[in-house]
Amino acid sequence: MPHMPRLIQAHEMHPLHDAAATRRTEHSAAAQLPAHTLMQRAGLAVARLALALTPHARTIWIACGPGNNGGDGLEAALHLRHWGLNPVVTWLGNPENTPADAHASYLRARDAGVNFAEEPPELDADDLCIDALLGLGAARPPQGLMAEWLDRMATCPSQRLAVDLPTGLSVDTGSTSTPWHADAHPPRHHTLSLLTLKPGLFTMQGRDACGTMWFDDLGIVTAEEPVAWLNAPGIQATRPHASHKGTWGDVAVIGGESDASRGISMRGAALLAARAALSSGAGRVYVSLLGNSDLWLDTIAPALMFRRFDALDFSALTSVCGCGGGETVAEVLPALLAAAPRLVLDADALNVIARDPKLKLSLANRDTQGHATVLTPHPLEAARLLACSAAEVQADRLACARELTQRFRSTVVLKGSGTVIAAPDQLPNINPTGNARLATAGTGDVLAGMIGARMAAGLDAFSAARTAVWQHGHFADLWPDDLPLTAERLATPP
Ligand SMILES: NC(=O)C1=CN([C@@H]2O[C@H](COP(=O)(O)OP(=O)(O)OC[C@H]3O[C@@H](n4cnc5c(N)ncnc54)[C@H](OP(=O)(O)O)[C@@H]3O)[C@@H](O)[C@H]2O)[C@@H](O)CC1
Ligand SMILES: Nc1ncnc2c1ncn2[C@@H]1O[C@H](COP(=O)(O)OP(=O)(O)O)[C@@H](O)[C@H]1O
Ligand SMILES: [K+]
Repeated sequence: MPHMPRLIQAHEMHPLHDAAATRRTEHSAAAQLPAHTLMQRAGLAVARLALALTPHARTIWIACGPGNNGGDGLEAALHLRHWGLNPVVTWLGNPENTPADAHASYLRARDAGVNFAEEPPELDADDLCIDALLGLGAARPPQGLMAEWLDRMATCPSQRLAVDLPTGLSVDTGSTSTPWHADAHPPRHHTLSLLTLKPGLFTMQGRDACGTMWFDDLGIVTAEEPVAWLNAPGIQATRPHASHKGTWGDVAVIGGESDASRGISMRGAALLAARAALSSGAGRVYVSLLGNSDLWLDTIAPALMFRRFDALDFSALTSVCGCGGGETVAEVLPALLAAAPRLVLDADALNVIARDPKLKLSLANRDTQGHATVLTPHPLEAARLLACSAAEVQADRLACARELTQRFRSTVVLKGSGTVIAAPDQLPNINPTGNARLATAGTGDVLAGMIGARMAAGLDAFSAARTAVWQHGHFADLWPDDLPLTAERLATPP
């Protein structure tokens, strides 16, 4: 039965369970197994991973909390001690007042001669500290000694391994009560999730807090329904030789407002989306610039065709609307919402809809007319659509994406670290690819074009959104360190 925890990679789809489902899994498994089995498996998994991460550690500091998360740490200490390493435990519990499982592990660790210390040891770069302070039972922000130890772990030179979850992180939302110090070199901190993978490990502050993700199901197959899936690349369709540009569909990007009288031009946003649609394999890409633009050629991408909006037959196209849309986008939205069979709405298109109840209704009705829609809000745009604050959106990204999906009967891509992709009657996906190098102007326009190209090629809205978001983040993950990531480079990746 003992095995090594698995490294979680971005190429695999995984079910994600919330804290309540994980607790139910734990209780039903514990009821069928001899007492203390799960914690013994958890402690062994932690110890194996610790040894694999730092085989040359001179000291392994295990900071243990008062509950069962601390029990996992005590159990790990016992194994590390047996294997000849030097675990030093600091424990916030006491033998008289500890849950039964943790108490059993305390006795085993004590009897094995584990070193219990009052003060954390000094650590160097080859060493390891293990955060076994709080897991699913965290009830309030850490204070006092616990907060001091967390701070010490965040700033010491050693690697760090969090047991089950980084202390203070909400596994349902990815919010955290603890200021996580992001490491200069992210692989230096790790999290070993137990029994299930949870959504908050992958979105909001989850990725910064967790570092490299590992998973051990402790030999238990949960019967619980997931609340979401970790997004995966999807299957890349091969292109039949006997295909032509018409096979791959047409995209029209409508946006990029210019207003010479105000000295404003946002043409770049539309060009980025259009170039990205072209690079993503769309058969033909049209650009319809709003306002008084006199641009009729993109010299970087001369294959783009420029058309006035009234010259587009958008009933035959996939429309991507909003990128740099400005206020003028309000003039084209009623027609697009009423008749475009496949529509991606970004940026200003979303802002204009958020202010206009008639457009909101028209958007919500598209589903019943058999029209496919993808909304790609960043958190502030999502907040405008939901009439709340961006902080409220970020406090529960999964719930907000689900809410937008229900209100507007559309596929929703809630952008940011751990992008959430939700669609009516589907479990949402949380995307594991991408990084903060994408936090630069125009990368969202590129994503909108990538989604549009996939819809034009025949993918349903949800699949188009999931695969485009994954690929967009993957480009950023593979980006060479010495090459600045800019939206124009991302739009036409090598
Ligand atoms: N049982 C099993 O078989 C298995 C269990 N597993 C492991 O157990 C973990 C869940 O254990 P758990 O339920 O005991 O919760 P845990 O996260 O240790 O914290 C609760 C304790 O902390 C306290 N406390 C709370 N907040 C605090 C704060 N800010 N500052 C200070 N204290 C605070 C709270 O006391 P309170 O003061 O709130 O009464 C309570 O004493 C799970 O994540 C996994 O690691 C796995 O091994 C699978 C098998
Ligand atoms: N820290 C981050 N980690 C991962 N992805 C990010 C991060 N910051 C931004 N992104 C991604 O970059 C894109 C930015 O889009 P958006 O906010 O619409 O910018 P713009 O309007 O300038 O194009 C989105 O796909 C978003 O998910
Ligand atoms: K922990």
